[in-house]
Amino acid sequence: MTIKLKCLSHTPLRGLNDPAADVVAEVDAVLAAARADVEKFDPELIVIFAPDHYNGLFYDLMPPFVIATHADSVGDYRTLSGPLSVDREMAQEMAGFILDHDVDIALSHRLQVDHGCTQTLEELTGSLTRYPVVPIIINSVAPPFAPYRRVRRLGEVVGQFIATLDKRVLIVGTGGLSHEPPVPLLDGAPEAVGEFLICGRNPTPEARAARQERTIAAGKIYGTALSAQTPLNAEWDQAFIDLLLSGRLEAVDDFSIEDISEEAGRSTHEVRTWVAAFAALAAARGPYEARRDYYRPINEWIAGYGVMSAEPR
Ligand SMILES: O=C(O)/C=C/c1cccc(O)c1O
Ligand SMILES: [Fe+2]
Repeated sequence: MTIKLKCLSHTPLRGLNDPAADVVAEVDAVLAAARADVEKFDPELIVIFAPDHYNGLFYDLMPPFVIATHADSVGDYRTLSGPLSVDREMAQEMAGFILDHDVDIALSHRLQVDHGCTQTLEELTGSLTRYPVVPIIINSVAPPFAPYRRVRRLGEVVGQFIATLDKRVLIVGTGGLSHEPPVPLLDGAPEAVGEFLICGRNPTPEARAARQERTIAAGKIYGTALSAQTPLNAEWDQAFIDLLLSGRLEAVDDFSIEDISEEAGRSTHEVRTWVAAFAALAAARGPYEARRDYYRPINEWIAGYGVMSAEPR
């Protein structure tokens, strides 16, 4: 088994509310290099850890972790819609292995996924179907969350499973870094918003368009005095990247969910996908060599935007 890891921020505002042209070009170049790397590696399986943003998962039944044997992209913002090429048997086997190793995970035989999963898949592979994939969704947006130590443990068990495969496996984490788009909270929400958060699947095209307009409008003022959202925190982002570079993943066990929300924004918890991805790599093959491919706080995209790669040492 050979393994590579890619962790990337995602942002549905890419192409909809862009920063200066030189920044867009810089990110385009970083993503092109990442895609070329993946092409060269030619994975036989992609395991992607991703969040959902109230498109597939709602409070009518909100699992901390879910593994999909079938996944359809809702095609929100500018992302591709349609089915992903999920390796059904592999996903089912992996779910059994995870449960057997004392980590609880939900199973979905028909999951809707959003830009949180599909944007990165498309950026890294050019489509939703190029390689067999197993999507693992980590709740990072809808509190309460499983603690970071459980996310690390989930990653470890997935890594142990990957170690049993005779395949080239690409492990992907998508989301973060620091950021806070205008995603509503159930606690204290007006009735209509609460109803949406509990069972808002398959919104009308008008409702989806209104949501997207709200995000674009938020991006236009993010990081200014006009925005009520917690701003990007480049210092927090760099410390998190340094932690992953150091390989001291146990340090995340001390992460406080409340402190992170306050210091770096509520959606920063999407970095849970990076924690799981790095823990999987470390558990599968031991010490790793990681690099920071890119980092820049980009207000227009509501993203502490980072890209990291790693492989076994
Ligand atoms: O939930 C949404 O509609 C918007 C999400 C968003 C915005 C900016 C950065 C991200 O990582 C997002 O997921
Ligand atoms: Fe996100």
